[in-house]
Amino acid sequence: MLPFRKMHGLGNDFVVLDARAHPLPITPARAAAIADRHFGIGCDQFIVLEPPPAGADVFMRIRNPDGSEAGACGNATRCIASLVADERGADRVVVRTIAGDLPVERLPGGLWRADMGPARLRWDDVPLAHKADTLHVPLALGPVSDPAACSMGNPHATFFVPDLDAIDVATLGPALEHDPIFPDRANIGFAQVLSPDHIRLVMWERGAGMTLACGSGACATIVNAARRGLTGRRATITMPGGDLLLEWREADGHVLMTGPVATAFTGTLDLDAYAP
Ligand SMILES: N[C@H](CCC[C@H](N)C(=O)O)C(=O)O
Repeated sequence: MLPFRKMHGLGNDFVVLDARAHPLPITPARAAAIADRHFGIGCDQFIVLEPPPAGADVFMRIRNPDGSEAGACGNATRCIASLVADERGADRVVVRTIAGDLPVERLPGGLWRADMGPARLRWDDVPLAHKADTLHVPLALGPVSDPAACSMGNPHATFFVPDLDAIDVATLGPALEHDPIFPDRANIGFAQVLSPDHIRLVMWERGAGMTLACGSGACATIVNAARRGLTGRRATITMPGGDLLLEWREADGHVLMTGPVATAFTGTLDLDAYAP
Protein backbone atom coordinates (compact mmCIF):
# COMPACT_ATOMS: atom_id res chain seq x y z
CA MET A 1 0.00 0.00 0.00
CA LEU A 2 1.22 3.48 -0.91
CA PRO A 3 0.82 6.52 1.36
CA PHE A 4 -0.87 9.61 -0.13
CA ARG A 5 -1.65 13.08 1.18
CA LYS A 6 -4.86 14.97 0.35
CA MET A 7 -4.09 18.69 0.26
CA HIS A 8 -5.85 21.80 -0.96
CA GLY A 9 -5.39 25.49 -1.54
CA LEU A 10 -8.73 27.26 -0.93
CA GLY A 11 -10.57 24.06 -1.80
CA ASN A 12 -8.65 23.42 -5.05
CA ASP A 13 -7.70 19.94 -4.05
CA PHE A 14 -4.91 17.50 -4.77
CA VAL A 15 -3.93 13.90 -4.22
CA VAL A 16 -0.17 13.90 -3.60
CA LEU A 17 2.02 10.82 -4.10
CA ASP A 18 5.72 10.76 -3.28
CA ALA A 19 7.96 9.19 -5.93
CA ARG A 20 11.18 10.83 -4.67
CA ALA A 21 12.62 7.60 -3.27
CA HIS A 22 11.27 5.21 -5.90
CA PRO A 23 9.70 5.79 -9.34
CA LEU A 24 5.96 5.06 -9.42
CA PRO A 25 4.17 3.48 -12.41
CA ILE A 26 1.78 6.39 -13.01
CA THR A 27 0.05 6.47 -16.40
CA PRO A 28 -2.43 9.15 -17.49
CA ALA A 29 -5.20 6.57 -17.15
CA ARG A 30 -4.13 5.68 -13.61
CA ALA A 31 -3.90 9.36 -12.64
CA ALA A 32 -7.41 9.88 -14.00
CA ALA A 33 -8.72 6.83 -12.11
CA ILE A 34 -7.27 8.07 -8.80
CA ALA A 35 -8.60 11.59 -9.43
CA ASP A 36 -12.12 10.31 -10.10
CA ARG A 37 -14.46 11.57 -7.36
CA HIS A 38 -16.60 8.42 -7.38
CA PHE A 39 -14.34 5.52 -8.28
CA GLY A 40 -11.12 6.96 -6.86
CA ILE A 41 -9.95 9.32 -4.12
CA GLY A 42 -10.98 12.40 -6.11
CA CYS A 43 -9.12 15.66 -6.73
CA ASP A 44 -8.78 18.61 -9.10
CA GLN A 45 -5.17 17.79 -9.84
CA PHE A 46 -3.06 14.67 -9.23
CA ILE A 47 0.43 15.58 -7.99
CA VAL A 48 3.50 13.33 -7.98
CA LEU A 49 6.69 14.44 -6.22
CA GLU A 50 9.84 13.44 -8.10
CA PRO A 51 13.52 13.68 -7.11
CA PRO A 52 14.83 17.25 -6.90
CA PRO A 53 16.82 18.29 -9.99
CA ALA A 54 19.90 20.47 -9.46
CA GLY A 55 18.87 23.92 -8.28
CA ALA A 56 15.48 22.90 -6.97
CA ASP A 57 14.18 21.21 -3.82
CA VAL A 58 11.54 19.04 -5.46
CA PHE A 59 10.07 18.32 -8.89
CA MET A 60 6.28 18.52 -9.02
CA ARG A 61 4.46 16.63 -11.78
CA ILE A 62 0.94 17.92 -12.34
CA ARG A 63 -1.89 15.99 -13.97
CA ASN A 64 -5.52 16.93 -14.47
CA PRO A 65 -8.35 14.48 -13.76
CA ASP A 66 -8.55 13.81 -17.51
CA GLY A 67 -4.95 12.57 -17.34
CA SER A 68 -3.46 15.55 -19.20
CA GLU A 69 -0.25 17.06 -17.81
CA ALA A 70 -0.25 20.72 -16.78
CA GLY A 71 2.65 23.15 -16.69
CA ALA A 72 1.47 25.08 -13.64
CA CYS A 73 -0.64 24.66 -10.55
CA GLY A 74 -0.34 27.62 -8.21
CA ASN A 75 -2.33 26.22 -5.30
CA ALA A 76 -0.41 22.93 -5.45
CA THR A 77 2.88 24.85 -5.66
CA ARG A 78 2.17 26.40 -2.27
CA CYS A 79 1.01 23.07 -0.83
CA ILE A 80 4.06 21.12 -2.01
CA ALA A 81 6.42 23.88 -0.94
CA SER A 82 4.95 23.81 2.57
CA LEU A 83 5.29 20.01 2.70
CA VAL A 84 8.98 20.08 1.69
CA ALA A 85 9.76 23.12 3.84
CA ASP A 86 8.23 21.46 6.90
CA GLU A 87 10.24 18.28 6.20
CA ARG A 88 13.39 20.39 6.32
CA GLY A 89 12.47 23.04 8.85
CA ALA A 90 13.04 25.57 6.07
CA ASP A 91 11.21 28.80 5.26
CA ARG A 92 12.05 28.90 1.56
CA VAL A 93 12.06 26.15 -1.07
CA VAL A 94 12.19 25.96 -4.86
CA VAL A 95 9.56 23.85 -6.60
CA ARG A 96 10.34 22.88 -10.19
CA THR A 97 7.65 22.08 -12.72
CA ILE A 98 7.92 21.42 -16.44
CA ALA A 99 7.50 25.19 -16.84
CA GLY A 100 10.35 26.29 -14.56
CA ASP A 101 11.59 26.95 -11.02
CA LEU A 102 9.16 28.50 -8.55
CA PRO A 103 10.65 29.90 -5.31
CA VAL A 104 8.16 29.77 -2.44
CA GLU A 105 8.52 31.35 0.99
CA ARG A 106 6.75 30.88 4.29
CA LEU A 107 4.98 33.97 5.65
CA PRO A 108 3.42 34.56 9.08
CA GLY A 109 -0.10 33.27 9.72
CA GLY A 110 0.25 30.06 7.73
CA LEU A 111 0.50 31.87 4.41
CA TRP A 112 2.93 31.06 1.60
CA ARG A 113 4.11 33.33 -1.22
CA ALA A 114 5.05 31.73 -4.52
CA ASP A 115 6.96 33.46 -7.29
CA MET A 116 5.05 31.94 -10.20
CA GLY A 117 7.53 33.29 -12.72
CA PRO A 118 6.92 35.68 -15.57
CA ALA A 119 3.64 35.90 -17.41
CA ARG A 120 4.20 34.96 -21.05
CA LEU A 121 2.28 37.40 -23.23
CA ARG A 122 2.98 36.46 -26.84
CA TRP A 123 0.31 34.65 -28.92
CA ASP A 124 2.65 31.69 -29.47
CA ASP A 125 3.40 31.54 -25.74
CA VAL A 126 -0.20 31.02 -24.70
CA PRO A 127 -0.43 29.37 -27.28
CA LEU A 128 -3.03 30.60 -29.73
CA ALA A 129 -3.63 28.88 -33.06
CA HIS A 130 -2.60 31.97 -35.04
CA LYS A 131 -1.00 35.36 -34.54
CA ALA A 132 -3.31 37.62 -32.54
CA ASP A 133 -3.24 40.42 -30.02
CA THR A 134 -3.34 38.53 -26.71
CA LEU A 135 -4.85 41.59 -25.04
CA HIS A 136 -7.94 41.27 -27.26
CA VAL A 137 -8.37 37.70 -28.50
CA PRO A 138 -11.00 37.40 -31.28
CA LEU A 139 -13.31 35.01 -29.43
CA ALA A 140 -16.92 35.34 -28.31
CA LEU A 141 -19.59 32.96 -27.01
CA GLY A 142 -23.03 33.97 -25.77
CA PRO A 143 -22.70 36.87 -23.31
CA VAL A 144 -18.88 36.82 -23.15
CA SER A 145 -16.33 38.09 -25.64
CA ASP A 146 -12.93 39.73 -26.15
CA PRO A 147 -10.80 37.83 -23.60
CA ALA A 148 -7.20 38.60 -22.76
CA ALA A 149 -4.83 35.63 -22.82
CA CYS A 150 -1.44 34.77 -21.35
CA SER A 151 0.53 31.78 -20.10
CA MET A 152 1.77 31.08 -16.59
CA GLY A 153 3.34 27.89 -17.88
CA ASN A 154 -0.18 26.84 -18.79
CA PRO A 155 -2.69 28.53 -21.09
CA HIS A 156 -5.19 31.05 -19.67
CA ALA A 157 -7.90 33.23 -21.14
CA THR A 158 -9.67 35.83 -19.00
CA PHE A 159 -13.13 37.16 -19.86
CA PHE A 160 -14.05 40.35 -18.01
CA VAL A 161 -17.78 40.55 -17.23
CA PRO A 162 -19.97 43.17 -15.51
CA ASP A 163 -21.88 40.63 -13.40
CA LEU A 164 -20.30 37.27 -12.62
CA ASP A 165 -23.55 35.94 -11.16
CA ALA A 166 -25.16 36.23 -14.59
CA ILE A 167 -22.55 33.98 -16.24
CA ASP A 168 -23.29 30.28 -16.80
CA VAL A 169 -19.71 29.06 -16.27
CA ALA A 170 -20.64 25.37 -16.46
CA THR A 171 -22.03 25.84 -19.98
CA LEU A 172 -19.60 28.41 -21.40
CA GLY A 173 -16.47 26.95 -19.79
CA PRO A 174 -16.13 23.64 -21.66
CA ALA A 175 -17.01 25.18 -25.03
CA LEU A 176 -14.36 27.89 -24.58
CA GLU A 177 -11.79 25.45 -23.13
CA HIS A 178 -11.99 23.48 -26.39
CA ASP A 179 -12.24 26.40 -28.82
CA PRO A 180 -9.88 25.79 -31.77
CA ILE A 181 -8.11 29.10 -31.11
CA PHE A 182 -6.47 27.23 -28.19
CA PRO A 183 -4.49 24.37 -29.78
CA ASP A 184 -3.58 23.09 -26.29
CA ARG A 185 -7.04 23.99 -24.91
CA ALA A 186 -7.09 26.66 -22.16
CA ASN A 187 -8.06 27.44 -18.60
CA ILE A 188 -10.93 29.92 -18.77
CA GLY A 189 -11.35 32.68 -16.19
CA PHE A 190 -14.50 34.77 -15.75
CA ALA A 191 -13.58 37.94 -13.86
CA GLN A 192 -15.58 40.84 -12.43
CA VAL A 193 -13.47 43.84 -11.45
CA LEU A 194 -14.87 45.25 -8.19
CA SER A 195 -12.26 47.97 -7.62
CA PRO A 196 -8.69 48.81 -8.74
CA ASP A 197 -7.40 46.23 -6.22
CA HIS A 198 -10.18 43.64 -5.97
CA ILE A 199 -11.42 41.11 -8.54
CA ARG A 200 -13.99 38.31 -8.29
CA LEU A 201 -13.01 35.26 -10.30
CA VAL A 202 -14.62 31.95 -11.22
CA MET A 203 -12.47 29.45 -13.14
CA TRP A 204 -13.26 26.71 -15.59
CA GLU A 205 -10.05 24.69 -15.59
CA ARG A 206 -8.65 22.83 -18.57
CA GLY A 207 -9.04 19.11 -18.01
CA ALA A 208 -10.64 19.62 -14.60
CA GLY A 209 -13.77 21.76 -14.90
CA MET A 210 -15.00 24.31 -12.39
CA THR A 211 -12.79 24.55 -9.31
CA LEU A 212 -13.16 26.49 -6.05
CA ALA A 213 -9.90 28.30 -6.70
CA CYS A 214 -7.10 28.39 -9.25
CA GLY A 215 -3.70 29.88 -8.44
CA SER A 216 -2.34 30.16 -11.96
CA GLY A 217 -5.76 31.45 -13.03
CA ALA A 218 -5.53 34.19 -10.41
CA CYS A 219 -2.03 35.02 -11.70
CA ALA A 220 -3.32 35.28 -15.27
CA THR A 221 -6.22 37.42 -14.09
CA ILE A 222 -4.11 40.08 -12.36
CA VAL A 223 -1.84 40.25 -15.39
CA ASN A 224 -4.70 40.53 -17.87
CA ALA A 225 -6.59 43.06 -15.73
CA ALA A 226 -3.51 45.24 -15.23
CA ARG A 227 -2.63 45.07 -18.94
CA ARG A 228 -6.12 46.29 -19.73
CA GLY A 229 -5.80 49.10 -17.17
CA LEU A 230 -8.74 47.69 -15.20
CA THR A 231 -6.71 47.35 -11.96
CA GLY A 232 -3.30 48.12 -10.58
CA ARG A 233 -0.56 45.50 -10.42
CA ARG A 234 -1.65 44.31 -6.95
CA ALA A 235 -5.07 42.94 -6.08
CA THR A 236 -7.02 40.58 -3.89
CA ILE A 237 -8.63 37.94 -6.07
CA THR A 238 -11.76 36.45 -4.51
CA MET A 239 -12.78 33.00 -5.74
CA PRO A 240 -15.53 30.70 -4.40
CA GLY A 241 -12.94 28.98 -2.17
CA GLY A 242 -11.43 32.18 -0.80
CA ASP A 243 -8.91 34.94 -1.46
CA LEU A 244 -5.43 35.05 -2.93
CA LEU A 245 -3.18 38.12 -2.91
CA LEU A 246 -1.57 38.78 -6.28
CA GLU A 247 1.15 41.11 -7.48
CA TRP A 248 2.42 41.41 -11.05
CA ARG A 249 5.88 42.71 -10.18
CA GLU A 250 6.97 45.67 -12.27
CA ALA A 251 10.71 44.97 -11.99
CA ASP A 252 10.75 41.60 -13.76
CA GLY A 253 7.21 40.75 -14.83
CA HIS A 254 7.04 37.90 -12.33
CA VAL A 255 3.73 37.15 -10.62
CA LEU A 256 3.72 36.72 -6.84
CA MET A 257 0.82 34.76 -5.36
CA THR A 258 0.14 34.58 -1.62
CA GLY A 259 -2.31 32.24 0.03
CA PRO A 260 -2.94 29.39 2.48
CA VAL A 261 -2.27 25.66 2.31
CA ALA A 262 -3.98 22.73 4.01
CA THR A 263 -3.78 18.98 4.44
CA ALA A 264 -7.27 17.48 4.64
CA PHE A 265 -6.19 13.90 5.38
CA THR A 266 -3.60 11.21 4.67
CA GLY A 267 -4.19 7.62 3.69
CA THR A 268 -2.90 4.68 1.71
CA LEU A 269 -3.85 3.32 -1.68
CA ASP A 270 -3.10 0.25 -3.78
CA LEU A 271 -1.89 1.52 -7.20
CA ASP A 272 -2.67 -1.85 -8.76
CA ALA A 273 -6.33 -1.33 -7.92
CA TYR A 274 -6.38 1.55 -10.43
CA ALA A 275 -6.24 1.48 -14.23
CA PRO A 276 -3.03 -0.10 -15.59
N1 LIG B 1 -5.61 24.50 -10.18
C1 LIG B 1 -4.34 24.94 -10.72
C2 LIG B 1 -4.40 25.12 -12.20
C3 LIG B 1 -4.36 23.83 -12.91
C4 LIG B 1 -4.21 24.09 -14.36
C5 LIG B 1 -4.62 22.92 -15.19
N2 LIG B 1 -6.07 22.78 -15.21
C6 LIG B 1 -4.12 23.08 -16.61
O1 LIG B 1 -4.46 22.23 -17.43
O2 LIG B 1 -3.38 24.02 -16.88
C7 LIG B 1 -3.80 26.19 -10.07
O3 LIG B 1 -4.06 26.40 -8.88
O4 LIG B 1 -3.07 26.94 -10.76
